[in-house]
Amino acid sequence: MPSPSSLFSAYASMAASIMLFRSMANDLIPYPLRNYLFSTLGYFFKPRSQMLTLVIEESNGMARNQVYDASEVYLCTKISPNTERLKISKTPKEKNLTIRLEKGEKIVDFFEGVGLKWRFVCAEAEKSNNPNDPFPVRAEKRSFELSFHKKNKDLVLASYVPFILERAKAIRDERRVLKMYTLNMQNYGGMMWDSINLEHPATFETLAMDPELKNAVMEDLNRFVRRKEFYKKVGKAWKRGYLLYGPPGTGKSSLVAAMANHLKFDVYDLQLANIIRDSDLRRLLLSTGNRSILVIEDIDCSVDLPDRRNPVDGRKQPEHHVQLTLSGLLNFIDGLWSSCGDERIIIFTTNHKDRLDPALLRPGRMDMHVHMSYCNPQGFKLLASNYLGIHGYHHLFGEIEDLLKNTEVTPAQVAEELMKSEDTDVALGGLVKLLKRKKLEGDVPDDKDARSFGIQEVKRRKIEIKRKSPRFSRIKANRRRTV
Ligand SMILES: Nc1ncnc2c1ncn2[C@@H]1O[C@H](COP(=O)(O)OP(=O)(O)OP(=O)(O)O)[C@@H](O)[C@H]1O
Ligand SMILES: [Mg+2]
Repeated sequence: MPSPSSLFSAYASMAASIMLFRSMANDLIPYPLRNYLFSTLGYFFKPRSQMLTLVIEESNGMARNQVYDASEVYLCTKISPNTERLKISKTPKEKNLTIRLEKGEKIVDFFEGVGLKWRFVCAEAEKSNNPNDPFPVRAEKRSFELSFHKKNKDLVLASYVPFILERAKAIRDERRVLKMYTLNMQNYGGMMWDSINLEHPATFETLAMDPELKNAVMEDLNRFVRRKEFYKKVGKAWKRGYLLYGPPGTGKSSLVAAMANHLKFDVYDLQLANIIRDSDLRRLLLSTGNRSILVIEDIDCSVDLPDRRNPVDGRKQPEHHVQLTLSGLLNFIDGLWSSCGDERIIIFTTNHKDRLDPALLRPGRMDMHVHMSYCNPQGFKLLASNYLGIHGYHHLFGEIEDLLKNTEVTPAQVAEELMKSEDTDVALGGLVKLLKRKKLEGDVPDDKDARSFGIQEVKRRKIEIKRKSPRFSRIKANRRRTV
């Protein structure tokens, strides 16, 4: 073991040699070279940090930095109780408050077991000399710093950043205020889209329809929005068409709203009856936005759309009389409209599929035909759970389900009955009465039969059925009792 005095003398001689070396170096090596040598040696001997920091600036020269915007949205969902200062704001059109970090605030996040430290940095920026700079007089230069262990660099760049971009898109979609556009006649006679917030509460969860069909529609929509690259590859416009058909009150308009809420797409309600010329139609269609649903309700009766090339009466009609044509509409939808935008959905609704022009039903025209039908027992249970909060059993369920099996009642009629009272017995009792009444009517031949049987015969049969009904027997018995 060396003695303290020998250690001290070794240290003293080493220090003296270093001093000597330094003064020789100072005398012999020119200053710039010496500086370079020392900084290089310093670089090799400096303790290395194990951390890597990514700087995510707000703008990338001309354009905004998408990673910055996404990080801002994403980090708002990661605010911890340790955060001390936040900024909040809300514009009149926004539904929710926007929350942002304040200068210097830090956030810790974990991704696949890896710890990631975020810091929000605001620095004074020099005024830009570039006249094209989109932020020439911004006082602050904002950025996020993301620090993590160097060994996780690949994970962060290949997985974490894409994950943030995706999450931010989903969060933005969730917050997005949907718009409903309708036509508005201008003073000069032209047409314009007018928008209001779409606040229709219908969703796929609240919609009473065949579960398999519901799933098929949802799957179809999800596949459609997922397949941007596929549409590009096969050279098809990124659009999809749906034909919703069924009796009034079966939920066609509700399904449109559910689709819009599901996809977070705006809705353009095109009332064809208000449009006179193809040129107006073209202008209106071209001014619709991406990620939108174009709806043409009641296509069979909204307007009599003659086909210019195949007029109904066989004669070619003068152009100024027939300016809006079905072929004009369909060609435009198939052609220019769908190819000039992305993520377009078009929906036609009708009560009478059989009355539609064959051009609309041609294979490939509408990608999916959705039949909205009368309420069945499953649909009823969903409505009872939505409207009355009954999730399990009720003593009237059996009777209602039996009646529904052979009665044609629309979900709208069922919903109306269920809304009449908060008392479940009263509301369901009302529905039983409605179903029994409907059943009686249903047992009577319809109008078509009336024509072939003769009105008198139909009336006779109606009375006969009424007489046989339990309600009629009860009334008769009561009468007898009172007489
Ligand atoms: N399938 C359904 N599920 C849940 N609620 C429904 C359904 N169908 C109808 N309703 C209720 O009835 C109301 C009217 O329905 P909706 O306007 O969607 O019917 P529609 O098929 O578009 O009728 P129309 O052919 O007359 O336009 C809705 O607001 C909703 O409350
Ligand atoms: Mg409707």
